Amino acid sequence: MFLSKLLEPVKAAAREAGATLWQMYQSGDFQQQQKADQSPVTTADLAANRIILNCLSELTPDIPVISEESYLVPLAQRQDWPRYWLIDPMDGTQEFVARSGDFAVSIALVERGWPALGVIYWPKEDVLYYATRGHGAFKQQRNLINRIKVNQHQAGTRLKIAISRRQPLQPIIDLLQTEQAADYIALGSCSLKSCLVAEGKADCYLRLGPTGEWDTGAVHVIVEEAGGKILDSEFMPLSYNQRDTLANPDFIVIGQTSLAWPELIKARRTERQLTT
Ligand SMILES: Nc1ncnc2c1ncn2[C@@H]1O[C@H](COP(=O)(O)O)[C@@H](OP(=O)(O)O)[C@H]1O
Ligand SMILES: [Mg+2]
Repeated sequence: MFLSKLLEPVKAAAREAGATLWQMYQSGDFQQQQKADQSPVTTADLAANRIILNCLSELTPDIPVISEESYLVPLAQRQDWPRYWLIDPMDGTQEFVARSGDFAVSIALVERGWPALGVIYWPKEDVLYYATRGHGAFKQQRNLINRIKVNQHQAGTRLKIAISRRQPLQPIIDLLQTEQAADYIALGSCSLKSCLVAEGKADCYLRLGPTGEWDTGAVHVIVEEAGGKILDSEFMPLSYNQRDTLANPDFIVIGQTSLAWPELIKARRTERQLTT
């Protein structure tokens, strides 16, 4: 009940932030700088951040927020939060700057360590993807709302794999078991690629390299409610708000969970940045 009451105001907040991103994208009226991790941030990310923070503080003044673009409070202070908002005001800043249009607003509510509500807004297509735990995943384009489900992959056919526009393909090919043939769909933004899996247009999304918990929070619940999973490279679930860092390990978004994924994709031991 609590989650369903939050859904419409959160969709409205994502749309409002997305409209500002789209207006700044079209006008070109923004400045860019480099963050400490060498990823870009723009005045559009910061404007969208302010809009979402304002909306959430009116909606739920008692629920704290973790945002990619806000100060991160120390683990000791946040690790016992029963619930918090986890937001990425713009997932795909590089794409925004490179003018591909593949950027999205991402807002999640995490409860007791697990994303329970997720909303993604893609301004270029005026599309919302959203889900609340236990109630299915949906895609909304203007007033048309459809329930989304992952693809049922036919054994022995080519896998459809979503990949980053900005990363080399070879490390992804190297992860596939040698006999597995694949077609690749290049798209910007972690959230939008995960939504491709949720709506059945890709069978999986392989992500190597840096991302943050804010990149997977909202899509975690959308993908799971559509029938898929987000797993690390040892096929274990991702965790939230349990470490000093919010850096994610490499991960895979899978559609049909009954496929023998370890027979298609090699598991890899990674150095999780466990600092606690
Ligand atoms: N050098 C880097 N350091 C940290 N995160 C990075 C990064 N390069 C990409 N990312 C993460 O990957 C996301 C973009 O994914 P993609 O490459 O699929 O478009 C970025 O989202 P942001 O745009 O929100 O920063 C960011 O979280
Ligand atoms: Mg971002």
